[in-house]
Amino acid sequence: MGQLQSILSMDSTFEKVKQLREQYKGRVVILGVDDLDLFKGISLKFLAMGQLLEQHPELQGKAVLIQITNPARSTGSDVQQVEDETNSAADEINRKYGRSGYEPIVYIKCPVTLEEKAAYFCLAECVIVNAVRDGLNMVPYMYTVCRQGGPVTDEALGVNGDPTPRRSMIIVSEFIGCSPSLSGAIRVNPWDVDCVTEALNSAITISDSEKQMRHEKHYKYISSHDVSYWARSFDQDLERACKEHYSKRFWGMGFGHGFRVIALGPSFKKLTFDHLVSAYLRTSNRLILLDYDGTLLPKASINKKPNDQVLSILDRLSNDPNNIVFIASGRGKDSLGDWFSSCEKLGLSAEHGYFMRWSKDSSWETCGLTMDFEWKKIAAPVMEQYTEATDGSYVETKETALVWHHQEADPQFGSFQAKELLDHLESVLANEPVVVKRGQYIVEVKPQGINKGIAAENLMAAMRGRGISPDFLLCIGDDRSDEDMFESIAGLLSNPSVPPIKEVFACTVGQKPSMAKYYLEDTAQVLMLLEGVTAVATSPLPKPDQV
Ligand SMILES: O=P(O)(O)OC[C@H]1O[C@H](O[C@H]2O[C@H](CO)[C@@H](O)[C@H](O)[C@H]2O)[C@H](O)[C@@H](O)[C@@H]1O
Repeated sequence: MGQLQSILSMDSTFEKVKQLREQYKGRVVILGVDDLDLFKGISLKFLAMGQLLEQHPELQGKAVLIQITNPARSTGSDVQQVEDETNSAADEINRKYGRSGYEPIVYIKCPVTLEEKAAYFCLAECVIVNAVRDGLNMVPYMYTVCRQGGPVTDEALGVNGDPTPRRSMIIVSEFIGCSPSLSGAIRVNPWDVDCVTEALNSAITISDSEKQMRHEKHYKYISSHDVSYWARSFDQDLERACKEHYSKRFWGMGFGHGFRVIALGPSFKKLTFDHLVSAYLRTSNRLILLDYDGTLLPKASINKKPNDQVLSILDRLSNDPNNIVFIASGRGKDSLGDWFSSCEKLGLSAEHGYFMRWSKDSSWETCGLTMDFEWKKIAAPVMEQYTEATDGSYVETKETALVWHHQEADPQFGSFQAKELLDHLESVLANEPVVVKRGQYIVEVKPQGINKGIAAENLMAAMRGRGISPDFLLCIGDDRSDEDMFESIAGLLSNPSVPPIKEVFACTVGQKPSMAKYYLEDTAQVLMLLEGVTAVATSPLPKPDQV
């Protein structure tokens, strides 16, 4: 920013701004500054400019798109093709809408110095970055700084001493890095030429006060988030990440783009059969909480119903009079009730604990909170919008929650959209009594005060209310919603006012950072362990292989 500001005070910049001001007097200048490559969407931009002039004849003779294109950084037939395509798009529009003294697209292909670019930025009413893919892209930031200007450029533009706030307009592709940071920009899908055309028209016709407001927002952000800000915040993140560096173990996980290094606490260990069973056999008031998806059911299963092995294990476990066994799931009560109907003594906690029943014979109870579901009217249309834009995604409506699923969408695009949807929902639902959470391939909106952790605490309190004080707790889950259970359990263990539980096993599925102390690798290991426990409990010998 400092470098740009010093350029803005140079004599050569002054001269260039003055010259451009004269040259484009009476015109509305829209500016593009891009490298020449496949991804910058320059010809799409030209098409939109042509369409703008077609749809708004009043802008013919007035609107000018100045496109500065830095020379290509590579050679090859693809680059040549892009060059030919952009040239002919510009020629055609200029032929159709140009006239003597007016060229709607001024296509500058020779090298342009930073001083000259700064002068173009100072002059332009709007900058457009229409790339179909890009990194951060600094053009909008440079443009904003130049439009803020300084005494030299103000004089060149003839606005020195003018107290009117500065104004600028940015049209930015939603596919580039700087897009989320420019809250006042008009965001476009560069492939959607109609939408880019509309954006150009809005950028020109929007009121001056609106342009000033957007400019002020951008300038405030850009001037406070400079290189030293980013360096400081990166340094702080690094320090935070490295704080417990020496006490952690590091693992490389995944392949290709999915590769990541994870740091695990020193006490995070595999749950062994021997350890669990010896505690199991020493206790007699056991509470067992099992998540369903990703814990008893493999993530990739097509058939979501529990298989015979799962039902048999749960039936045996829950028939032990010393056990209280609960499925703690985010799923709805009707499917859980239906799927586990053969396990008569099994307890079910559905929709993250909003609904609960102790056994097949008991009726469903709700958590007792009075709920208002008006927020669904806000969340549903937003989710529908993302469903429309994301092939393979869909919305699930539960009694208390709405869930956007993207497991069947393109993996990269799906998670990109999920992240955006999460931000979007968080902002539109900021004043509603809900939380927006991500899970495995889902974004879920559910009521505040409902989560599996609270459900687990309520369950333990209810047990104590029935005169049963658990001396063994096994809790297994794989997902973020299960972390709430692990967190509650950790909280209970450190709370002196809660009677201590002798044996506690909080266990996540898959090695990953977790509030759980133990892990098992996958659902197969979970089932093997539970199968082993039920076998030992009924007949201590022979002992199954160690998991
Ligand atoms: O608490 P859980 O038992 O782990 O349940 C959490 C969610 O389960 C369901 O979603 C899961 O299955 C979907 C396919 O049926 C899959 O697309 C998704 O990725 C899984 O998370 C259920 O549909 C959700 O409502 C639950 O919250």
